[in-house]
Amino acid sequence: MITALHRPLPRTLVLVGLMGAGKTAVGKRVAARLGLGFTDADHAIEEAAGCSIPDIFERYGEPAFRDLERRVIARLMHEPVQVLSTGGGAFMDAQTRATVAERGLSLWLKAELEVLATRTAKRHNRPLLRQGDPKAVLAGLMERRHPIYALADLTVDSRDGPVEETVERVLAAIDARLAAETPASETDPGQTTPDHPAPDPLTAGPAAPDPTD
Ligand SMILES: Nc1ncnc2c1ncn2[C@@H]1O[C@H](COP(=O)(O)OP(=O)(O)O)[C@@H](O)[C@H]1O
Ligand SMILES: O=C(O)C1=C[C@@H](OP(=O)(O)O)[C@@H](O)[C@H](O)C1
Ligand SMILES: [Mg+2]
Repeated sequence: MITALHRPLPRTLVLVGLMGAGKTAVGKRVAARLGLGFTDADHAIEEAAGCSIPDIFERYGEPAFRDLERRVIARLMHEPVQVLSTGGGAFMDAQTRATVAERGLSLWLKAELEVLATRTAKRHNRPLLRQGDPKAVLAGLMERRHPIYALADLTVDSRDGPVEETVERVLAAIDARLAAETPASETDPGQTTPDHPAPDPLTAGPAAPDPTD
């Protein structure tokens, strides 16, 4: 069991992957293990919109949801280091990928179709899975999205079995990555600059436009 990382997580951990991969469940537990804050982007989007994800899709349509999703994630990526679980479509947005590449450490939770279908069948809060046979929808998304998820910094299998086992694999993957990354202070002892410079006050903040407008 991983009890401590080689060094503190220097950037926000961003979990990506298909619906049912376990981003929300695993992210929450990884954050607790690391003593970090946790945000589920979908939850933040619901708060910003004042209604549920299915309601956003129904009332305003998917493009409006994606727009809000992009802006909410941009804002969250300017918060202190935390664990951020995204919704399955978030990483498909080029702007979001650029922000995450610049300010975060991305991790693809990868699961097989059967596993995703079984896990997502338990709840009916995912509008995309109501647009046809859920397994066929997931198979189509898998084909389109897997090449993009593969751009993430790290990939971890989310297999059938206890959630804690996936959590352990995630922690091991992060730790191996951090151990391999040479801290800036070791290459340049005089350097005091953090991994990410403070945002330019003229352009940064408030980090993103008000997601409720
Ligand atoms: N080994 C596992 N790893 C991750 N999640 C799992 C695992 N086994 C079961 N689950 C369950 O799968 C369900 C879907 O996970 P969720 O976190 O909502 O996925 P996502 O946010 O990626 O759509 C949750 O109820 C979670 O507890
Ligand atoms: O894959 C997607 O496009 C979506 C995934 C959902 O989140 P989860 O991946 O957490 O289920 C949620 O953001 C929305 O229903 C759309
Ligand atoms: Mg989720």
